[in-house]
Amino acid sequence: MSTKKASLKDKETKNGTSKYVLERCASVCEYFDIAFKVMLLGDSAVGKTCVLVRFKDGAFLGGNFIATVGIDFRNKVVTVDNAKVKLQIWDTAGQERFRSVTHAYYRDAQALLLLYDITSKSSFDNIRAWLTEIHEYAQKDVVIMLLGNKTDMAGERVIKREEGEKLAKEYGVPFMETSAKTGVNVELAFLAVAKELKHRAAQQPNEPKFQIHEYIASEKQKSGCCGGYM
Ligand SMILES: Nc1nc2c(ncn2[C@@H]2O[C@H](COP(=O)(O)OP(=O)(O)OP(=O)(O)O)[C@@H](O)[C@H]2O)c(=O)[nH]1
Repeated sequence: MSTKKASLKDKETKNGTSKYVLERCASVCEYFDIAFKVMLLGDSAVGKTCVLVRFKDGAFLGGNFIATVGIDFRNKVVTVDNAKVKLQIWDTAGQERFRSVTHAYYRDAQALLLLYDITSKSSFDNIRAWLTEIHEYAQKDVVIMLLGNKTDMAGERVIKREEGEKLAKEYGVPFMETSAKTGVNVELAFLAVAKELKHRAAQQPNEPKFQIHEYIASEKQKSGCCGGYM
């Protein structure tokens, strides 16, 4: 048997099904109570794919930058208040030439994570244009969160945290700073969105409305960490 054949065989189970297929199936078929569609938006190279990979696999995609072509998605099931919440996360291409493709997907999204890169002024300046597009194409009650990514690159920072906070406040959306490289605040951002979506879905009128800001602040207090967002 050639080395190539042997390595392929290693990846098969006894009944011949590839482990890769089983793993993919397990991730698609994982049990969940409720599912939501979340989209990642923002200029090219702000780190959308890396943030998604960090959340999904706990890893950082370093090395050469390969721009997303069109749109891609990954699923992750998280637990919110004892319920299994499946997030179907759509990673869009930030490049202008794919904009018409991504517009078509806005309508179905229940939440949008809008990213800029704290080392790129243009990516921050373009946030207003992204918000205009969102208001044009997305659902009226879509959950929006603004993320300033790449906080690990402190030496190259050109956008102060306060500037991100101010812009977020102006548009009435929550804000966090993240790093796909170190993982800081990545899971917290997705969990906050999942919790808000689940809360909205439950629509229990007698319960006080879940506030995404309060959730993030309380989680941060629990972990004893004080930097990086809000
Ligand atoms: N230091 C650092 N680099 C990052 C971080 N996030 C992403 N990068 C790098 O930034 C580059 C772009 O990251 P991507 O995740 O591919 O960017 P994107 O927003 O998906 O880009 P498009 O697919 O073109 O829309 C890559 O070289 C990443 O390794 C981060 O948090 N810190």
